[in-house]
Amino acid sequence: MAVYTEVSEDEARALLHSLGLGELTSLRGIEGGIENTNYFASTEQAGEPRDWVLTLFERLTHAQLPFYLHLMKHLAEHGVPVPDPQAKAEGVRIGPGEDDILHTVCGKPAAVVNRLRGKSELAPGPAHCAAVGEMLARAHLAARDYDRRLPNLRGLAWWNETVPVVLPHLEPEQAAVIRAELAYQNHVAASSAYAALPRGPVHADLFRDNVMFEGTPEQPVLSGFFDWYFAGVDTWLFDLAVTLNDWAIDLPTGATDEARTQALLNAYQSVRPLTDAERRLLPAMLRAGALRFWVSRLWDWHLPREASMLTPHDPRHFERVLRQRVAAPLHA
Ligand SMILES: Nc1ncnc2c1ncn2[C@@H]1O[C@H](COP(=O)(O)OP(=O)(O)OP(=O)(O)O)[C@@H](O)[C@H]1O
Ligand SMILES: N[C@@H](CCO)C(=O)O
Repeated sequence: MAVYTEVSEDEARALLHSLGLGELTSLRGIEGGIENTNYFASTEQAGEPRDWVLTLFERLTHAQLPFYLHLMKHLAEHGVPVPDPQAKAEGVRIGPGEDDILHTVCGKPAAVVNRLRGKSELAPGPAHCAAVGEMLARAHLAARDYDRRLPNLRGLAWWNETVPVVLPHLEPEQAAVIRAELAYQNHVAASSAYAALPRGPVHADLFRDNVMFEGTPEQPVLSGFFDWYFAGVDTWLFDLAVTLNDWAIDLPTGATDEARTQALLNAYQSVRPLTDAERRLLPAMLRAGALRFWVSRLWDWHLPREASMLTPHDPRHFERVLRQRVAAPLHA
């Protein structure tokens, strides 16, 4: 369930009106998702039916949200299919902590975005991976001139802080693996090859459940990337590695799927070829991407947030992925 805060039809109607999105025709809480309160809302605008998603942010604050929402707006304006946060109509008062696309509903920060069409593909084939790779490269290029800055809050500094917190919950052999990997990643991050990697705003959590497709299984059409709330400035290669680690992995074993890997990498490179430094560091960043989610899943598993309704994901999956990435490095 993902309606933590009940929004009445009157409140939703007033908000959609203030955004110039027409008359509310239906409002329905969304069951999926674990972080925020989400509703599907439909309106009639100039005689046409329109579909929206209303999100009330349960954890992120008014101060934190502008980076994410304006990044989505920037990408949407540059033709990348992402949910486009809707702005207040002219003359509507901007309340405390708000801006034109960040609103307040029931005392919580809120946004309204267009509803993406289609559905997630949880068992992707090479064609899905190619569509994701191409769009990821387009998103990286389109975000180059985005001017707000926020580091990846789940980057190296956070791993260094969090690994010691989860260590007491690991078996000695696992603790040795995670310690060695953290030392390796600190070493990589200090290298000149790493400093040469191109970087910019990245999604940093582009898993199968954050992409929508229309079309057929043979000819999927990517309709959008969503859930940008782990975005931040990091290397493009790290984002590509996180994406490969979910889309091109055999979930039961954590092993690399060759066909999906090649499809994703080739499509990415058809838009933005990797630099020499990126080709060299791909194996290291695939390990970094696996470490990032092993650590966050261990943290969620062993130290659940108070009153959290979050169902923790299995940390052992990313432990397996990391071990595979170390044992069988993938070269571009
Ligand atoms: N713009 C959108 N268009 C269509 N569907 C959406 C959109 N945003 C969210 N959804 C639907 O709502 C569901 C929940 O959204 P989301 O995954 O962002 O939840 P959350 O609680 O905000 O985050 P988390 O993924 O961390 O649980 C998604 O699985 C998707 O089905
Ligand atoms: N994609 C993350 C969850 C946070 O969005 C994971 O699978 O651990």
